[in-house]
Amino acid sequence: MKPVGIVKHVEENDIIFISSQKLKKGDFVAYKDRWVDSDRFILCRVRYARSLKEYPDEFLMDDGLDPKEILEFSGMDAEDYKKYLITASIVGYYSGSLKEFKHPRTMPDFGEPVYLAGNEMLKDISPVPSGSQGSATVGVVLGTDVPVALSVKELASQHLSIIAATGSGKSYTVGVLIEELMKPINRAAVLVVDPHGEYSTLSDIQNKPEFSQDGYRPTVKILRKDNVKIRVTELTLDDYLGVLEMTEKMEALFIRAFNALPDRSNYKKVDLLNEVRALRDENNQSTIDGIIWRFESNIMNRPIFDDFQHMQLKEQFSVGQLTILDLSGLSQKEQQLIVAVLLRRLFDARENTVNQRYGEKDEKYLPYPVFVVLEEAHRFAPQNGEAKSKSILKTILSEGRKFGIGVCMVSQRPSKLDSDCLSQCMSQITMRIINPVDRNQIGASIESMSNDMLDELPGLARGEALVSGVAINTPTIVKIRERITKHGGTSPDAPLQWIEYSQKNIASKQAVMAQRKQYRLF
Ligand SMILES: Nc1ncnc2c1ncn2[C@@H]1O[C@H](COP(=O)(O)OP(=O)(O)OP(=O)(O)O)[C@@H](O)[C@H]1O
Repeated sequence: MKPVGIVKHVEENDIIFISSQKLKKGDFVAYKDRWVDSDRFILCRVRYARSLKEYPDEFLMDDGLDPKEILEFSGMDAEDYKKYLITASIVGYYSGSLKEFKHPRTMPDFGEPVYLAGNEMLKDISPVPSGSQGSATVGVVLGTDVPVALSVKELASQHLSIIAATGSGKSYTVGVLIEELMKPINRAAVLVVDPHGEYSTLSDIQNKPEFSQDGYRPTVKILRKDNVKIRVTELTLDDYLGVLEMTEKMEALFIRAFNALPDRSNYKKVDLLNEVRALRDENNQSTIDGIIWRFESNIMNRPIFDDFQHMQLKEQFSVGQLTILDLSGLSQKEQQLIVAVLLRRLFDARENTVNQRYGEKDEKYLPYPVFVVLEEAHRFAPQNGEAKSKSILKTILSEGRKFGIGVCMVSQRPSKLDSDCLSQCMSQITMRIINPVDRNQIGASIESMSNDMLDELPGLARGEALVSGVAINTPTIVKIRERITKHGGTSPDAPLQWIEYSQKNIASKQAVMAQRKQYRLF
């Protein structure tokens, strides 16, 4: 192996070396730990590179002259100015027994050669072999063809965040991850909360040969707003208060009506309405009318609230099934309420199944782990303000691990996403983020995100992601792989559509004119 540079000095956890190659942030290099084991390479990650030797100021005074030409003219050696001082932080050596990178106890001597990390070394970045059971191969180490396979076990138990500025490839990456989860090597039970209805193209998963093997073939179920049902008995008093948006006086009366229900696990919408009516007296006529009006327009006449039906958990969560909960067309409040009820029921089912309180015959028995992808997560757990879904989401993020509920929070506005929720996601796929407020929130919420890593975020290209956390052995910039299924979130090509529309208009006008001309001729 040919060296790419030579160590100049070392500092805390960094090696600083001189190289004639301009390495990029995030590239991997290595030196030999010959003091302990001459065959052992220590992996390092490039933090930054700068020119070693500066041009004399006089060479730069006239912007009409090329300093390189002045250099040649002065008889100086141009090669001296093509060297770089590169700082790289030490990742460590891979311990096969511990299955992680360990920090070496010695730093390299000055003058030690530094090499480009080879494919053999880079494969240790993945905690599981690509294509093996429990792996999710989301792409390759940037600038190489070495696959990056994440540990699905860690993703599904310790949660994941996918954060990116709009248009950086966030939903494309979610699609790649879901494809990996639905492959025969994982056969996951996945539900995507899809507020914009952009994931339905994933239904192709059912027909592509990459996803079928030995009798296994995943199913994709799309639930649209007409199929979404919440049985009223699933609503808490707090849910009602959130939906009805009443005055204090109305709330006090409504709480009395709700508490007066003889059996809160078995009642109909009209029963609750009758309890409200029963409280009418000569002093509260208009307040009762106000409650009734709100109840009729927000609960009685809304098809999602039903007297008998609710979405069966086993229909939404099944092994080898991707359920797309398409909430487009519903208000934000309704979306939050649906997610709150769904997550409450899911937590109850998993907690009581794991603790053996629900058995096979129980309707709520759910005997396998599940993975929930929450698009637009800031809607469901906002940093400021209320959302019905926020508290159960917090419970699941902190306790879901014990009960096999994995959550993937997807957002383009991390500064609007609850920082506690974000900090509970132990793996991160972070794509281009330019907004400094968003970057600060990521830095404040994700303990393992160093300043160097934050600085890399604005420079990432579309489809490139910094992957970090427990599902990977060391933070790595990954080029996300191409989708197997079609991507559904493509932006419309406005000029193309305008031109097509205009050409159609012109053609039909010309046809009318030609017809008129023909009539005139006869
Ligand atoms: N890894 C990739 N390989 C190839 N194309 C990609 C990749 N990632 C993203 N793209 C393309 O970039 C475009 C934007 O990606 P995507 O729709 O995922 O962005 P987004 O971050 O989800 O944006 P928004 O927040 O607006 O939904 C898409 O047209 C997609 O085809």
